[in-house]
Amino acid sequence: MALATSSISEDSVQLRIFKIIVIGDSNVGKTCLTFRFCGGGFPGSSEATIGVDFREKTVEIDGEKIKVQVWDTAGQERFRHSLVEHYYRNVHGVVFVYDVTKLSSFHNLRTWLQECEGHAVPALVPRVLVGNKCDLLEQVEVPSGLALNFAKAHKMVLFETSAKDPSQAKNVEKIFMSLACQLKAQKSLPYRGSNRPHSSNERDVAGVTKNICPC
Ligand SMILES: Nc1nc2c(ncn2[C@@H]2O[C@H](COP(=O)(O)OP(=O)(O)OP(=O)(O)O)[C@@H](O)[C@H]2O)c(=O)[nH]1
Ligand SMILES: [Mg+2]
Repeated sequence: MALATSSISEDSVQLRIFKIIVIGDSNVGKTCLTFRFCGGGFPGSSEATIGVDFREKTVEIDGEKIKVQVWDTAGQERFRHSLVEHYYRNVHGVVFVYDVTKLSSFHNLRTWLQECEGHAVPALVPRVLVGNKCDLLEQVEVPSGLALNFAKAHKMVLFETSAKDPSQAKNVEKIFMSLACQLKAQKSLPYRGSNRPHSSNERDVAGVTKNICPC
């Protein structure tokens, strides 16, 4: 997997950048989820995204600072322009989002999966499935069991959460941190810098990393 990690200096330390894209139907809450993760808040009003918005957050995993770069893409076909190619280039992780109160957004996940496969995203690139707007309890249309089966069939972890409910902020954080931890654990990401920080990852005899990530 060609994981070209670009690096960026932050107080003269080169940080690895993990590029994570967020895709799904319009109005499922992609922008609000990325806002909650990167900024900690819920935007009062959010317009439909045009093209793609970038947000970044530096996180620390096992003593290494990593810059998580979130590409918040447009769900509306007319706002996607020809950028789609760009979203998927050198992507390190994919977050598929649906709205638990809108069954069609769940059924459309197939289309988003096809688009992702169509851009030759390597199978090794970790993916997660997010059911958003769980705060709207009376309006849920997508049963957890259905979502769990779908997630299992596509080797994804399912997160059912709410970008709006502040008590769910930790859960939203876990979505992106679980991807970042998987990426860090993948040996294929070249480590920059000679003094590799102490990693709490153990290697068993086969060299497979047992990731004991703090996530
Ligand atoms: N109740 C509730 N509303 C939410 C939640 N997340 C987002 N919303 C609302 O859903 C609407 C759409 O949210 P966005 O984040 O703009 O949706 P999007 O997926 O980015 O849409 P596009 O940019 O068009 O692709 C807004 O009115 C948000 O306030 C949530 O967790 N709960
Ligand atoms: Mg948006």
